[in-house]
Amino acid sequence: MESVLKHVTDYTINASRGIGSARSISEAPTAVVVLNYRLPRFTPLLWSQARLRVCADGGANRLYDELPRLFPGEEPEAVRNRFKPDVIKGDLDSVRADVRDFYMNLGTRIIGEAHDQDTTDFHKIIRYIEESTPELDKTQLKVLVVGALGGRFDHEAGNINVLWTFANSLRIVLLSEESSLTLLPAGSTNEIHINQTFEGPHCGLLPVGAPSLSTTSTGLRWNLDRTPMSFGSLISTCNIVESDVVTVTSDVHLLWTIELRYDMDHDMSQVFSDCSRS
Ligand SMILES: Nc1ncnc2c1ncn2[C@@H]1O[C@H](COP(=O)(O)OP(=O)(O)OP(=O)(O)O)[C@@H](O)[C@H]1O
Ligand SMILES: Cc1ncc(C[n+]2csc(CCO)c2C)c(N)n1
Repeated sequence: MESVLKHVTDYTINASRGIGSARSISEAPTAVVVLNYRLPRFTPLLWSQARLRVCADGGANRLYDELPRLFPGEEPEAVRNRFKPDVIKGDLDSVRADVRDFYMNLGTRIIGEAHDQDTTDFHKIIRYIEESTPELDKTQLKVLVVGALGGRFDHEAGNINVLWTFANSLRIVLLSEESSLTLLPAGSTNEIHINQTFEGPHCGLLPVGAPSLSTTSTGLRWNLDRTPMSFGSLISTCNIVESDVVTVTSDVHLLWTIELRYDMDHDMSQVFSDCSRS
């Protein structure tokens, strides 16, 4: 199961963007952002490998409430002590006082930001990561976002919009237990490395921001060959991955999504132990 984490969301971007060649998640520095929706059971694995761990406001409640349930054999307090966020940030109108105080006592930085009516807490967190990450690290950093999908659709759409807002500066992957979403930048050939044990086969390529006049792919059952795509005509949903490497080239940024398959019978505490050894 450890290898899920090595490969989940492992995609590369043409060196012309300065992102570099293929790296597994175990090599690439990662930041984990916890949002305020149901957390995937692989959250502890992502957490253990991350350099930076941040909760967006009410995301801290999820961490506090849901992580102990993943380790039923352990004292909830012991689990919470082990998963200490570096930062809780946002307008702080959703994090409960007991949760805020608990993490404050552990040494988490709590950063309140004036409630503004135009950007979400998630947007603010990504801006914070962008501003606090040195330029060099930023080209390598992968921002993995849990609790991002499966809840309120306007929140999901806002979360997806953040991929576009920061398209030129950060690689961001939105995750639920069932799906992974990321933006494939326009104008270069994106190589997506897939671990078919844990990802796929179902996937999609969506021209969310603007219609595409020309998209070309390899490695899919239904490939595109300089094909136009737009909502209202063709979009690629329910496609199937047929290779360990998928390539996509398009004139517009595309949303790439692939299903995740999680081993339901796996003992999470074992997963965590395996992971900390890596
Ligand atoms: N149901 C949901 N589905 C998906 N994402 C969510 C959901 N609820 C919250 N989020 C994400 O988690 C972040 C933090 O959630 P929180 O509940 O603190 O925010 P909020 O008060 O609803 O809205 P905002 O973040 O805009 O102030 C949000 O900015 C949003 O990105
Ligand atoms: C056109 C438009 N639509 C909706 C909002 C509302 N809104 C967007 S983000 C946000 C923050 C939530 O905490 C709120 C209230 C807006 N400002 N502009």
